Parts: sequence; C-alpha cells; structure tokens
Amino acid sequence: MLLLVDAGNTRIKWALMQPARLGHAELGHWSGYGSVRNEDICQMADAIKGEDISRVLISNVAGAEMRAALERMALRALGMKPVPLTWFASQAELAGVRNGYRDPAQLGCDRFAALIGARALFPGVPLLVATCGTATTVDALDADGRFRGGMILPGLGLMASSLARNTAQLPQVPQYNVGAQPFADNTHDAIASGCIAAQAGAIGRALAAHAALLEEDAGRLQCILSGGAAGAISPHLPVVARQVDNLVLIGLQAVLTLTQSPC
Ligand SMILES: Nc1ncnc2c1ncn2[C@@H]1O[C@H](COP(=O)(O)OP(=O)(O)OP(=O)(O)O)[C@@H](O)[C@H]1O
Ligand SMILES: CC(C)(CO)[C@@H](O)C(=O)NCCC(=O)O
Ligand SMILES: [K+]
Repeated sequence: MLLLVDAGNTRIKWALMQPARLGHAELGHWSGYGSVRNEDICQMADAIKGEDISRVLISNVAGAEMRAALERMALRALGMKPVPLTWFASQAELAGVRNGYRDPAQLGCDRFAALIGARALFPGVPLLVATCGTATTVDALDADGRFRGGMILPGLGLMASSLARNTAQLPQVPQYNVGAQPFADNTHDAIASGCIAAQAGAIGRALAAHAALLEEDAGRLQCILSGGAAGAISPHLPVVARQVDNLVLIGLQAVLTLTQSPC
C-alpha cells in the first residue's frame, strides 16, 4: 500500500492506495481514507495498523513537532518494518506546475500539492484554487501550469474565533448559516455574515484579479474550492465553483503518478 498524508494545522488527512493502481486509478479513488484532529494522531496509528504499507508520502505544514509525531505514529503503526517516509516539499517545478514564488521552497507544500492536484483534475484551463482550512489560501494558476502567486488569510473558523477570543461581547458562533440578506439583525448572524463575506469577498476579488491578468483567456477560468469550510463559502461566491474534497491528497497521488520519483 501507498500511504498519502496531508498534515494541516487542524487535521491530518490520509489515503491508502495500491501501488499497482498508480497511473490506472482515478485521482481521489482510494482503497481507504480517514482524518483525525492533530491532537488525536494516535487514532491514525490504530486506523492504518495492519496495512502492508511500502511507501509514505507526506505533506506537513504543521511544523517540526508534527513531523516528529508522524514519525512516531508511523513507527507504531507499521511496527518493526522500517518504511521510508518522504516529506513532500515545494520546488520550482513539478508535475506540470511551475512555482511562481520568489523562493519556491517558501510556498506551503500543501498549496503546491493542491495546485498539482487541481491541474491534474482540470488540465489546460486557468484555475483559481481556494483552500479553506485553518487558513484560507487563494492561488492563481494559468492554463500552462504557471502558478502566479496567491493570498493567505485567516480561515473561516479562525476569523470567527478571533472575534470571540478578543472581545467581551462577541460569542463563538456555532455555525455559518448565511442567507441572501447580508445585513443581520442579531449578533450570531452578523458574525457569520461578516466572516463569510470576508472569505467569499477575498475569493471574488482574486477571481477578478486573475481574470484581468488572463485577458482573453479569462472566459475559461475555473474556481476550485477545497478544505473544511468550502461548503459554507461556496454558495456566496460570484461564480459556480467546483468543490473538490482532499485536493492535497489528490495532488500527492498526482505527484506519484506523474513523476516516478517524488521530490
Ligand atoms: N461543517 C462546517 N461548516 C462550516 N465550516 C466548517 C465546517 N467544518 C469545518 N469548518 C471550518 O473549516 C475550516 C477548517 O476545517 P477543517 O477542520 O476541515 O480543517 P482542514 O480543512 O483540514 O484544515 P487544515 O488542513 O488547515 O488542517 C475551519 O475554519 C472550520 O471552522
Ligand atoms: C498557508 C498555510 C498555513 C495553509 O495551510 C500553509 O500553506 C503554510 O504554512 N504556508 C507557508 C507560507 C506560504 O505558503 O507562503
Ligand atoms: K506560525
């Protein structure tokens, strides 16, 4: 089995697939899949225990402590058999994506993987890839695979919780049910409306900016949405976005499929 891992700042997502199915299996069609909150990483060890894993490809943006925790988890789950862990890293060019960051290694490896995944799913068209996790990132990809750069903002939950944490009168909102009416008549709805408008507004502005850069290609621009908050934000966008779950894992699968040796 191949084990693909996306360690974000809130949750670890993983997928299992047969190595023989690389290049045949559809992207995102895995024999197993799961996710846990970062603090529950031990449950991941239990979930993958017993699988005959020959290779592990990991995107980790949760720091050195998470890296060490993943190493311990792999040791516990895979027992005596030493399995090499490959740490996916952003680079100047890979699997059809050219990284436009001044320092390519500075780009979050989850963003680079998500771009590769988006391009593999929707080749040959310009894309705006919005990943709505702990942070929201909005990244512009041209039809030829050039990543122009992107935006980083607090994710939906982080935006709302920062209000609750730093004010006396604002509560933590339990959900983000926002109707067509943007001007709310109560505190909960006002917070939900404001945070959703900030998220959808940023993505809308990025769409307009990318369309302006694309000029005559703008008509083909597609908006791809992923991450835990994608469903809450999607209805408030100015365009119909394609929602893709687990885009980072799909990107890691694409990396293994398109390049025989990752990173
Ligand atoms: N059902 C939901 N409705 C609205 N927002 C949600 C929902 N589930 C999660 N979110 C929001 O999505 C964001 C990230 O959620 P999630 O826990 O899925 O993280 P993630 O996408 O795995 O992120 P990371 O990769 O950064 O760990 C948070 O802002 C959270 O508040
Ligand atoms: C922006 C996040 C937190 C999104 O998960 C991650 O991609 C990250 O830590 N990036 C490093 C900085 C950058 O991408 O420019
Ligand atoms: K930090």
